[in-house]
Amino acid sequence: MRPLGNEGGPAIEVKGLRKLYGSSVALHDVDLEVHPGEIFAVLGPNGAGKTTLVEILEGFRPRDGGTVSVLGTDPYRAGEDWRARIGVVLQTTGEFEDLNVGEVLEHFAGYYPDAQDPDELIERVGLGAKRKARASKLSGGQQRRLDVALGIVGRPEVLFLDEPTTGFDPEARRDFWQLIRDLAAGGTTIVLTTHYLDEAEHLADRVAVIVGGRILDVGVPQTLGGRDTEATVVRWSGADGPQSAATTAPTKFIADLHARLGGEAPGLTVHRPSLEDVYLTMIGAAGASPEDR
Ligand SMILES: Nc1ncnc2c1ncn2[C@@H]1O[C@H](COP(=O)(O)OP(=O)(O)OP(=O)(O)O)[C@@H](O)[C@H]1O
Repeated sequence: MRPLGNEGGPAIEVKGLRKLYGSSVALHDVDLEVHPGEIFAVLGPNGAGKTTLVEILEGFRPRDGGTVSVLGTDPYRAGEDWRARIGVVLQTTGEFEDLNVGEVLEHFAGYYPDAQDPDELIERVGLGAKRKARASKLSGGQQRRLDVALGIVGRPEVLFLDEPTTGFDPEARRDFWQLIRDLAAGGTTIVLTTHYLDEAEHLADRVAVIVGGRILDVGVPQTLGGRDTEATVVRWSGADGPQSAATTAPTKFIADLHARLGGEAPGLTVHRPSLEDVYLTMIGAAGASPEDR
């Protein structure tokens, strides 16, 4: 890895970030830090401000207040050297005219001082069989893989991914998650937006939930929104039909149940709140409308 421009400090630091579109406030005094090598997911309903936030971090949109530093530099005033250290995978796929997959990657590799080998990268993103295929003729999921390859061809120190696995089949998603974990293990800082709660849960070291332009909570997926202290629901079939109980001490509850029943509880299930459960509770409490979730 090349040295970080912000040696020893956070890869990304945002303080009091404010963004207006006309008179409407899209981001209200947002504060956050992302550490080098961290996988950081931004979750939120439609229109929450995720893309606005990420595009400000990428240097594509100006802000109306606050400070933003990515690799020690203000993205909106950054030059080409900084941009070569950043990778971006947008929601929309680029236009590649008549070029095939290999040619597209070779072309983009030429923009970077220390690009990855295009052939190796094609294998890495699972497009080996499509090297000679026209980029414009790829399936939706295959185009997304090409987008990811283009985002990482320059060996970015910070990689931004906007809903990266939309259109992926389940196996492709698992492969992609592994690729992202490998990049993070190699020191790349990853910021991704996603609507898939399982993706955030499997992949992210930390998650920020944003609603109406405000950060509601930031934390590890296992404890976000007090998830680790919320009640667990135990269900079983009793003599009088289905039974359920909410408990913060499920192990003791089940031991007591076993003693009380004198054996196995038929149909026993134990449900801890999932990331999706706490997320929906959080954004519901924040007033997001159901169709936006
Ligand atoms: N260029 C723009 N001009 C005016 N308003 C905008 C513009 N871009 C976004 N907005 C508004 O800002 C708010 C945040 O939009 P943003 O695209 O950042 O949300 P998002 O969380 O990325 O949503 P989604 O999940 O739907 O992609 C929305 O109310 C949106 O209508």
